[in-house]
Amino acid sequence: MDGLMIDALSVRYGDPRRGGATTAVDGVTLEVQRGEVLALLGPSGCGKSSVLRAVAGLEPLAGGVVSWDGADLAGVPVHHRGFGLMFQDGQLFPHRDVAGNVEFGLRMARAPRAQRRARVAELLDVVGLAGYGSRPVATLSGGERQRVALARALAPQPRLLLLDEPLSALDRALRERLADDLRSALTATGTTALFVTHDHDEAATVGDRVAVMSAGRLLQVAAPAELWRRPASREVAEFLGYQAFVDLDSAQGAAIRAALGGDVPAGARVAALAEGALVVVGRAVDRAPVPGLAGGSALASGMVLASAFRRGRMELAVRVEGVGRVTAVAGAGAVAMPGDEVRLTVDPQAVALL
Ligand SMILES: Nc1ncnc2c1ncn2[C@@H]1O[C@H](COP(=O)(O)OP(=O)(O)OP(=O)(O)O)[C@@H](O)[C@H]1O
Repeated sequence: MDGLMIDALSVRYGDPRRGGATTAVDGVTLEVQRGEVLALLGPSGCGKSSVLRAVAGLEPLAGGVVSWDGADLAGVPVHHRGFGLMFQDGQLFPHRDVAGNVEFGLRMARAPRAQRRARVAELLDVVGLAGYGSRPVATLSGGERQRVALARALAPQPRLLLLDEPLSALDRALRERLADDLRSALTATGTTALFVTHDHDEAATVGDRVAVMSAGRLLQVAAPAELWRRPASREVAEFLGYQAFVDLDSAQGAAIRAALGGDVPAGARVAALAEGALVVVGRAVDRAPVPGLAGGSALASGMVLASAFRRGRMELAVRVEGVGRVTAVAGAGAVAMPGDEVRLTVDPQAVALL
């Protein structure tokens, strides 16, 4: 097998003889093919960093095997694994300029000066900082610092790059842009990477596949589109942000079945609704037909609790009988105020079946 293989990995902290052992990672099996970017996604404390640290050689294994290209890494020290590391706080060398930071690993490897220069220029270009080489790092913004940290981690061409929440210290808009840029930098350099994050959007943006972890265990590994379309369990769906779950045998479930048409696989019992899966088509008192729906009838009705304008669209918190409180979006031309009884239809694209 080419690349990284993590087989039945367990990591424990504390001394069991003193009665205080925590199992942080419990039998995780995972592979990262050469050239692949795998995002490891899960809530805080689920053991993501422990997996990463065990792969890096920073944490002893309580069980299992970590191997590269089929060779067991047990006994191979951190600095002989050929892996790069990047953390939330890029930890740049404050007394070196940007180029001095980026070329650090190449200096350690005694690469000749001309080669170092060329590689630094190439990587600054990859991370969108062409021409920044002589800037003192103290003058950089938080986002620029993380770009430099990324260039520095990529410079020695690590056979595997381990990234632990590299964007989580940045504000939201910057994080979204940097997630795109991180993905481009990793693919442009053909870097094999294991990327740890608690943010599902970030995982889907950066990873070729996403591995979902909870309480030390692996729940599902799939490409982003597949993961969102077919979450393996309610737990995975909840973590991906699905906010309401409807029994397909209930009255509301029957309406959802109808909206999905023939796309309901045998055995599906529950519909998971993403934010915006329910679309407000009008107030209950205005009995206008619903555009695009056979017969023009709405699927459900609910009471608007609150409304807010987010990301360019009107979002309404609606309480729906048998479903609960959901975030619905206002369909074209629909106007609704808190307290209004509204009619709703389903956006099949935002429904997953469990
Ligand atoms: N050095 C340690 N000593 C004792 N317990 C630890 C240690 N490091 C981590 N843990 C515990 O192991 C569990 C997993 O921690 P880990 O840092 O791997 O999770 P995580 O998913 O990366 O979380 P976060 O996103 O908050 O960093 C947690 O319960 C944590 O408290």
